[in-house]
Amino acid sequence: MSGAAREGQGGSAGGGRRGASGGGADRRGPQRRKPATPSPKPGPVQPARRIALEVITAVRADDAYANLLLPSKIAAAHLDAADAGLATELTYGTLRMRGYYDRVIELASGRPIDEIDGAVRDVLELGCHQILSMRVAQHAAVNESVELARQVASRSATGFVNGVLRAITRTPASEWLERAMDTATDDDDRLAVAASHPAWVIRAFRRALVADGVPPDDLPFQLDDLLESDNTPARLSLTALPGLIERDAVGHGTEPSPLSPIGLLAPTGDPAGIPAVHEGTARVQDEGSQLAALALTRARPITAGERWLDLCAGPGGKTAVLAAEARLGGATVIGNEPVAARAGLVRRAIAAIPDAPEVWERDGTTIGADDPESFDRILVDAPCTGLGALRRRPEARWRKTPGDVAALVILQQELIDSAVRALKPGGLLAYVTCSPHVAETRGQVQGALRRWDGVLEQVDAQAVLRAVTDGAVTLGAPDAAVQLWPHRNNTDAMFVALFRKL
Ligand SMILES: C[S@@+](CC[C@H](N)C(=O)[O-])C[C@H]1O[C@@H](n2cnc3c(N)ncnc32)[C@H](O)[C@@H]1O
Repeated sequence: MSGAAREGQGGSAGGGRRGASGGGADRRGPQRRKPATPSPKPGPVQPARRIALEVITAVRADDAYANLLLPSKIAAAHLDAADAGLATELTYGTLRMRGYYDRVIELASGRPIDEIDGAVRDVLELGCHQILSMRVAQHAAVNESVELARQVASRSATGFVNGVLRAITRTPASEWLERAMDTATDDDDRLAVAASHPAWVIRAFRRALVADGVPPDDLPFQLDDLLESDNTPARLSLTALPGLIERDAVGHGTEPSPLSPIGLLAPTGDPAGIPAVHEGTARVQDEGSQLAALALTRARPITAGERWLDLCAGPGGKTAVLAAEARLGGATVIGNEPVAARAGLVRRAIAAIPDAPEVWERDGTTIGADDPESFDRILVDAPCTGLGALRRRPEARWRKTPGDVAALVILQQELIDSAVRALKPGGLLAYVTCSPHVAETRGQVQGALRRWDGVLEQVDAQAVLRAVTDGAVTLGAPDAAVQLWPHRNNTDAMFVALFRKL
């Protein structure tokens, strides 16, 4: 059993199955009001809880990214390491499990979740996380939630929050899980409740595991392991940029990655405290992303004077690896990112590299027509659903919809076609996604080979990554493309396909 079942350890005994309406909550509850970003006034609430609520609300109301907003709020509030850790667990844990918590809130309040005011819902989800999944004293979880409700919502909301959360404390966490699963409409929905993933994502993962050669008898176990991995915080991994710093010079408790030849595993904590990270010679980066970049740079020896293009570069993690590798081999790189703010992040990511690459801010879909046959290697790290990086971006699972996939697939096709045009004959193309969704991965490979029949041939990316990792990488069924998995490789679910232009 994944997610809530394993995390659940709170919950007081007794109380039975009483909802908040039977336990003293304001029966009418707060009225739904126009979405806005409420800003809690300072009050007797632990700063970690206040910051967590601010981030959760910004993610819901303003589409903020927790992984970008939380560190800046922690830094601005000067939280010490313990409080920073608490704020992170509160924020990420709540965002990850909110699908499950919403079912519990509906049961405890007797009210459809969509009828609860957004700000109140944020407070309730944060309270649920403390009660159902953390070893937080229940009175502290309830009292501070009520105080937060007083700060961000109406007066009636405090009674409602108090009633709902007290009702939740009266039933053990394991029983809430059973009750929530009883509301499920089918097997996928039961899994969706237990693992707090949308059912369509679970179906997409199942199809991707099948496409990766997982046999039917192993499929339920692998799927369960994958969902559990998604709900487990990722290890902190770093890249030591080749030619800029040796791995063993990074220090500060880091250890070489068993997978990536340029990777390190670091102790949890603020990576900015590591001097090499501060200087930009080492960077926080998933080992799967490191391997995706190395698949292109190490697929064959570099010839001095080669020109490389990183077509979708923002925020620049892979551009930095390409640029460091290119520098060692005498090649040059251009990073391209059409979103100005993200292009700024690319420039920052490569600032420590001598003769840093040029950064373009162009639409990648037209570069092939404007600059045909201009590059020896091109990386298309395409915009995608990001369903392979849910460990690091817990809210992404609730933000994307099946409708997003169709639009992304068209953009990905256009970017691949543009890259093929921009590639010199004999040049190499790497197509990469941080999603295992088959339409974004193997579907794109088949489409590209069909559209560019006689122009593109696939290169064996599995063989390339076996060589890069010295045989350490575990791969699925034999195929030219590589699908990495959190539960198998301890990386994001990166997909890598390599092509050569004939
Ligand atoms: C998956 S991210 C790339 C991650 C990056 N390679 C890294 O490792 O840090 C995809 C990027 O493609 C950019 N993008 C979106 N539309 C694009 C287009 N038409 N042309 C080029 N890039 C695009 C997005 O803004 C986003 O920054």
